[in-house]
Amino acid sequence: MNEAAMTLEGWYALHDFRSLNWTAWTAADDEERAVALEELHAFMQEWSPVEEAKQGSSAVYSIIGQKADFVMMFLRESLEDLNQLETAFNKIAFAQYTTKAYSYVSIVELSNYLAGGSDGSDPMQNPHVIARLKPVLPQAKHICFYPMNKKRELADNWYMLDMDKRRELMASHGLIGRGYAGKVKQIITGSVGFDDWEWGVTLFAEDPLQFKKLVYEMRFDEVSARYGEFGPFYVGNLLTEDSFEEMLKL
Ligand code: VOV
Repeated sequence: MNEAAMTLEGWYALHDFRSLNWTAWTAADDEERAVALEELHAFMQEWSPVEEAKQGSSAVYSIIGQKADFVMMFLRESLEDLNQLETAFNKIAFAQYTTKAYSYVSIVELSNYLAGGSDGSDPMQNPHVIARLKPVLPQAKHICFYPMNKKRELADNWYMLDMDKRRELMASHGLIGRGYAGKVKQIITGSVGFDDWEWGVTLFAEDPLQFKKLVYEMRFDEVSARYGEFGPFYVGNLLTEDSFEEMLKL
């Protein structure tokens, strides 16, 4: 049997995509809309104390195109916490004006491909590792999310490659990624056993064109060119409480 990569896990992740029911929203009267917005604000205001207590991080982005209208991305300590958030949202009045579009359940993951030899120290005591496993979402202007797999076809089976080969391929992947330092921040979440694909890729950038540049450049890299399989892409713009309300204004 081949050697599995060692992985470290951090916060659990829920990407909760919703669409707006504009027919219901425009048909509601001013008071009903005011109550819905008030409850939406109250829901969002619960996020910052969680972040200050270092128990999670949250963000909301509008989604361009017809796949969804917005996504709430939550990082939390447990699946129970994520479930509670999802249910709490469903209970607020604003949720009645939304429909479920897509969701993705995963966990922030780091693999040991490029970690170097173990010096015997516990990586979970390393503040750099912890900062990557429990990241504060950057509130960058744009988000790009897509799920992906590594292929398991006869000729191109990632899981049949030996560790050294996978390490070599991941080194090339990392090198391309490093060229985008300061332009794109990536959060890789593992979802084997949790959702329909093997990883969620969440990218953040101030300039959305950098998503296209990075993903395109990686398409030519062997890990992606030969072994990558990709799901639907979602791209969006940062929403604050104010800009969310602005988006909903009639
Ligand atoms: C923004 C840039 C960027 C950078 C710097 C970067 C670096 C790295 C490093 C160093 C490592 C390995 C160690 C670890 O950290 O886990 C990874 C790991 C991974 N990546 Fe990556 N990646 C980036 C970006 C980046 C993108 C854009 C994609 C999507 C691929 C594409 O073609 O659309 C991706 C995917 C992944 C995945 C699925 C994994 C896990 C693979 C596995 O088999 O376990 N990644 N990645």
